Amino acid sequence: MGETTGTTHQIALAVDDDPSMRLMLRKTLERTGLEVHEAGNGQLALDRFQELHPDIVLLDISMPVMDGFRACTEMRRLENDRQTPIVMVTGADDHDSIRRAYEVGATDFITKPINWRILSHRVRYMLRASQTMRQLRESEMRNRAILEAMPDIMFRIAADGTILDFRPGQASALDLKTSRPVGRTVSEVLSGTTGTLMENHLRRALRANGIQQYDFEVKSALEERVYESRLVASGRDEVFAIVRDVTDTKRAEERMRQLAYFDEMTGLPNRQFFKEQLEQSIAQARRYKRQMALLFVDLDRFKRINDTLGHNIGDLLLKRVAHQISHSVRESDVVGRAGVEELGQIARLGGDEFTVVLSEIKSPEEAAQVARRIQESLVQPMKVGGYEIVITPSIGVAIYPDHGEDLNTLLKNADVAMYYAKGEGRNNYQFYTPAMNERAFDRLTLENALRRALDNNELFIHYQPQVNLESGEMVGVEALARWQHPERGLLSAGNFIPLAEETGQVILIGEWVLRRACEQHCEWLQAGLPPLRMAVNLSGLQFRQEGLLFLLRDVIEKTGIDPAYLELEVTESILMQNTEQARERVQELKDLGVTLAVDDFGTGYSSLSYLKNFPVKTLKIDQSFIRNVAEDADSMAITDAIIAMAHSLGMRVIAEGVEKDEQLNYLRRQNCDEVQGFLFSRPVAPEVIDEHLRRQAEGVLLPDQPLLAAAE
Ligand SMILES: Nc1nc2c(ncn2[C@@H]2O[C@@H]3COP(=O)(O)O[C@H]4[C@@H](O)[C@H](n5cnc6c(=O)[nH]c(N)nc65)O[C@@H]4COP(=O)(O)O[C@H]3[C@H]2O)c(=O)[nH]1
Repeated sequence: MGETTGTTHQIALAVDDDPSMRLMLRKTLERTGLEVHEAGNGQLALDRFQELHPDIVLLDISMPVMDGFRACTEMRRLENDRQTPIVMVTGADDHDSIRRAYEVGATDFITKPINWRILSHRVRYMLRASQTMRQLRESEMRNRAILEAMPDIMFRIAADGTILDFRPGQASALDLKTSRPVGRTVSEVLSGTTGTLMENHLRRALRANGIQQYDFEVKSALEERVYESRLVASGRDEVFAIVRDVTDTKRAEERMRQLAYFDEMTGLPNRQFFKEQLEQSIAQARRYKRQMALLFVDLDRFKRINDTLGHNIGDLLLKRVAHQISHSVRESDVVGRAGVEELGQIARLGGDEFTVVLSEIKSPEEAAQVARRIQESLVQPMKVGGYEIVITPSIGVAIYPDHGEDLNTLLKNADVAMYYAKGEGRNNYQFYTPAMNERAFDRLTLENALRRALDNNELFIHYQPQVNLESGEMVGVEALARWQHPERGLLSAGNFIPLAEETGQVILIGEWVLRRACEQHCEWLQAGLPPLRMAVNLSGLQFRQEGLLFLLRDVIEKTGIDPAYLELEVTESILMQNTEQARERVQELKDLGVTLAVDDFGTGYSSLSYLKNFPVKTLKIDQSFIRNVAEDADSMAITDAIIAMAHSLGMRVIAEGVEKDEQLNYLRRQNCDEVQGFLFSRPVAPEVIDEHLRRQAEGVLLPDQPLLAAAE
C-alpha cells in the first residue's frame, strides 16, 4: 500500500487493453512522481489490485476477459472500505457508461480522447482528496473509539435546547425523565434546576469561545451524586456537552480534605485548620479593629483516665467532651443574641487540648462567659463505656490585641494562662497576664534542672518520725524527698514532686528514694539500732507501672530489708481509680510482704466500706482535718468517724500534721494509734533520727526532745 502522506511512492494502476494507451498513461503519471503498474484486462487488473493495493486506478471500460464495470465492482468488493479512487475512462458523450461507472462505485471518470496535459493535475487532485478523505475517516474512527471508551454522558444540543444526539454513558444515575431524549429539549429531559443550569451554560458556550464547565448534584431517594458538565460550541448553533459522574472523585477529595483539616476522632477542625482559621480571624479583627478571644481548654487529669481506664474509654470521653464544648459554644443566649448561631470555632489540637476562637467579642467578659459555659457543660458526670466520669477543664484565655497580635503569641499566651489555671487548682479559667510568662519560664527551668538533679546528686531524703501514742516511741519514719537546688536552695517535695509527676520524672526519682530509704533502714540496723518502719511514698505513675514488683523485689534483695518494715504510701484517689486493677496490685504488694498505707485519707472518695476490699494496713488522716481538729466540730466528727471505722476494719490510724498539743490530746482521747507532725519533729536528716533512736533507747521520748533544732 502506498504512503498516506505525500505523493512519493504512491502507486497507480493503469488498466487498458491498448498497450499504447497504457504507455501514454505510464509516461504521464510517472512524471507526477507515481509508481505505475499496468494491466491489460479486468481480470489481470484485479490480480494486481489485490497484490499492490494501489493508491489510484485508471480503468478502461471496454476490455477483453473482464470489462471495466465488472472489474470496478470486484475491486470495491475486495478493498474493504479503503475507498481507493477508481477513475473510469469513458467515451466523451457516452452518458450511459458514465452513469454505470458511478453505479459500480467509480470515483470519477475521464473522457477519451484524454487531455494528457491536465490528466496529471486531475490525478494529483484526486489522490489528495482521497488522502484527505481517508484521514477524515480515520480520525472519525478514532473519535468514535474514544467516545465509545468514555463512560461519560454526551449530548449534542441545538441552540434552542433541542437534543440532537445523545450517548447515555451512566445516564441512569443522572435521572433522565425519558430514555429517548433525542428531539426533546434539555429542560424536558433533565429535572428542574439541572435543566435550567444546562440551558444557561448552553447560551454562554455559544456566546463565548471556550469551554463552559460547572458541577451539579442529583439527589435520588437512595443517594446523592455529583456531576461535572463541560459544554463547548461544536458549530455555529450547536453545543457538545459531556457530563461526567465525579461523585467518587469528589468524595475522595472531601475525604482528603477531611483528613488534612479535621480530627478523625471528634470531627472537629485539627491544628492545621485551627491555625488557618485563627489567622483569618486575626486578619479580620485587625481590619475591623475588633477584639477577639482565644480559649485554650485542657482537661484535668485526662492522662490518668486514659492510663487507668484505657484508651478506648479515653477516646469516647474525648468525643463526648468535644460534643459538650461545641454545644456550649453554640448556645446563643451566652451573649444575648437571638437565634442559635455559632459563636466560636472549636478545634482539637491533639490529646486533650481543645481551642475555641471567638472571632468577635465586645468585651473580654464575653470570653469569660463562654469559659464558664464550657465548665458548666462538663461538670455533669458523663456515662462513658459503663463508667461514670467527672472531668473538669482548665481554660486559658488570651484576647486579641491585648495579649498578642499574632497567632503564635496568642496561642502561647492562652497556653500559659491554661497552665496557670491548672496551677490554681484546676477546673477554672484564667485570663493571660504578662506575669504568667515568668511563671511558665520558671516552671520550664525547674523542669530542666530537675532532669539533672539526680545525676548531680542534688536529691536527698529527710525522714519524719511517726510516733506511737501509747508508748510515745518513734516506731517509724516517712521518707520525704528533698532537693538542694543550686540556686534556690533547699526545696521540699511539695515544690517539685507535682512537677515530676506531670513530666514522668517521678518514676526515676521514686525509684531512687525507695532504694536509698531501704538502704538507710538497713544502715541503722547495722549500726545496732532497733528496726524502724520505713514509709515511702508511691506516686500513681509508679503504682501502676508494669515494673513495680520487679523493682521492689530487686530493692528488697539488694538492700536486704525485711519487707515487713517497708510501708508504701499511696493516696486514696490512686486506689479508687480502676479499682479492680488497683485491688490486684495491692494484693501483689501484700504477697511480697510489704505493707500499704492510704495517704491523705479524707480528701477524696473517703469510702471506708470500699477500702475494706483492699488488704491495707494503715490509714493516714489528712492534715487538713487534724489542723482544725481541736476547734472545728466537723473536723472532729470526721476524724472520730475515720478512727472508729478504721479500727473496726483492723487498720492502724496515723494522724498527719500534728502541730499542737490540743490536737495531740484530742487524738489521744480518740485512741488514734500514731501521729506525725511538727509537734514531734519536722522531716530531718538521717543522723538526727540516728541520734534520737539512741536517746530513745535511754528512755527519752519525743516531743520532750523535739528535733526541731536540727530540722530543715
Ligand atoms: N504543715 C505541716 N506540714 C507537715 C507537718 N508534718 C509533715 N508535714 C509535711 O506534710 C507532707 C507529708 O507528706 P505527704 O502527705 O505524704 O505528702 C508528700 C508526698 O505525697 C509527696 N512526696 C514526698 N516525697 C516523695 C517521694 O519520694 N515520692 C513521691 N512519689 N512523693 C513524695 O510530696 C508531698 C509533700 O511532701 P513535703 O513537702 O515533704 O511535705 C510533707 C511534710 O513535710 C506538719 O505538722 N505541718
